[in-house]
Amino acid sequence: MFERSRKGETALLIQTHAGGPPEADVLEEFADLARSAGATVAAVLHARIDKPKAALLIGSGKLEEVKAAADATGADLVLVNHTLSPVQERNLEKALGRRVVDRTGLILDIFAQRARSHEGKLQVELAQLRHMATRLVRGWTHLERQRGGAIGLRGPGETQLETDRRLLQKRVEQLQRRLEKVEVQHTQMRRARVRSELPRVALVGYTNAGKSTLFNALTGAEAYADDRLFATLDPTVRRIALPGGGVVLADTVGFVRDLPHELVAAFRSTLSEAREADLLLHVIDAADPLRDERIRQVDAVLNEVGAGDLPQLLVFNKIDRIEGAVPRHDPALRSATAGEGDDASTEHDPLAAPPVEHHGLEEIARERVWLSARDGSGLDLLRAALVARLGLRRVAGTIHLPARAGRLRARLYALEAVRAETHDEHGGWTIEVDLAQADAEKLAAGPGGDALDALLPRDDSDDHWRPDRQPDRHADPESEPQPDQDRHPDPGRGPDDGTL
Ligand SMILES: Nc1nc2c(ncn2[C@@H]2O[C@H](COP(=O)(O)OP(=O)(O)OP(=O)(O)O)[C@@H](O)[C@H]2O)c(=O)[nH]1
Ligand SMILES: [Mg+2]
Repeated sequence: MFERSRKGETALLIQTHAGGPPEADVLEEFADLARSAGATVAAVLHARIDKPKAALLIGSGKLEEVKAAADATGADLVLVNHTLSPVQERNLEKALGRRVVDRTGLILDIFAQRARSHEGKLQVELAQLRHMATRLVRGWTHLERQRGGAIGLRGPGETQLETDRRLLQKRVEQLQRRLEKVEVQHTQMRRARVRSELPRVALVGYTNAGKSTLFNALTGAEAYADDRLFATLDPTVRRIALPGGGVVLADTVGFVRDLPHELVAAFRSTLSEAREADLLLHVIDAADPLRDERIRQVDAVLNEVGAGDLPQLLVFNKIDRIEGAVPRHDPALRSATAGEGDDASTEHDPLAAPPVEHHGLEEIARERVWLSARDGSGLDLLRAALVARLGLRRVAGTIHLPARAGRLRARLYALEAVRAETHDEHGGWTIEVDLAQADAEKLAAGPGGDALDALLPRDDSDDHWRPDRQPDRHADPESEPQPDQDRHPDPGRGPDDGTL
């Protein structure tokens, strides 16, 4: 019922624009979406729309033109890059004698084709049903108005609509219940992972930016990478080892501009990996002439799905496509004049940093790494930036283990942390070690672990590996600060706040 555009179909594209010349990039992306859905683009027609017509969107002259072009090219379906009301869609289908799909329908179709996980499939079906439900409801009220509510005119059509709505509603509720179950399971799994205390990093970015290619380059895995939009839909998660310890890396679905609202919910689920990350790697196609706009669009979607406040590291990928580009690391600039002077001189320079962003009074240029995921150049810079950003540290020094600490010693060997070792006269050891601070902390918390205490920094707050972590994320009642113990007055509180 849902896969409306199937492989091998030819499509006539209608690109609408209001005044001014049509925007080439908007059309190009629409054509990409059509191809990603499996359709072949037979022809493109431009339609200028000053005042959308309620019944058909386009005027009658344009409609004739579209019909002629559709007949001439033998197009199976007509794709309209504009939101269509249910009535418009139906009327256009009737007038053109072919299926008509708008941008939301097209994206939903791609999602339906790509979803692999149980949760992803449920989410997409739910989004499609909701999309359909608004249509049925609106179509129905429309009919009701036409009849003027006259008694005795209640025909079989209306009964059918009511039946459809009831069935639809039932299916929506069933899907919601199933999704809730799946979500509970996932939350439990994520909690278990949170307890494993590895920092979490998620790859996000515009579709086709190269996230999966970078994921593969960093993990040695083979996530599906392809030159089409939404190649990845379900998140893929792998553990990677960095010099300062392990990190959990997640590949996620790509974004597009103006995400249909029916899909934001589906994105929320596929993006739960991103929302719970400690750091987002925002991957950008550096050779894309529209990349600054794309960065803003991705930020907008991140905000919408509740991941707007997470710390980001920008990855400018595909530098092999920019002449003269070399791998580079630009640290974050955080000042009232960050990036000043760059703007005018580097307007069209693909190697230039993106314009500074404004956050309140502060202007921030985010930390950036320039690399090529395809040929691997610059990956070392990214790894180093990750280590620094996540505060992954190593600790080294000499420790003394008593004879009974054989297990701890074995674990140190397993971690390849032992550099040198001598026996002492009581059957114990003096060991020179070098290991990830996170590992040292874990061992120090275990049996006999106090032997490692001397290696660990005293001031926890300075050296913790999650410097950007917000205290209320992964909120766990057990880790809430205990009231009345060690309570400090909150400097942010006003004097008239009587809650202290
Ligand atoms: N020249 C060049 N091409 C790249 C690079 N990285 C990725 N690509 C290509 O860009 C296309 C998209 O790559 P993917 O890794 O699938 O992109 P993605 O961001 O995961 O895309 P979605 O999953 O659709 O959101 C593929 O054809 C890749 O081969 C790069 O560093 N240089
Ligand atoms: Mg991908």
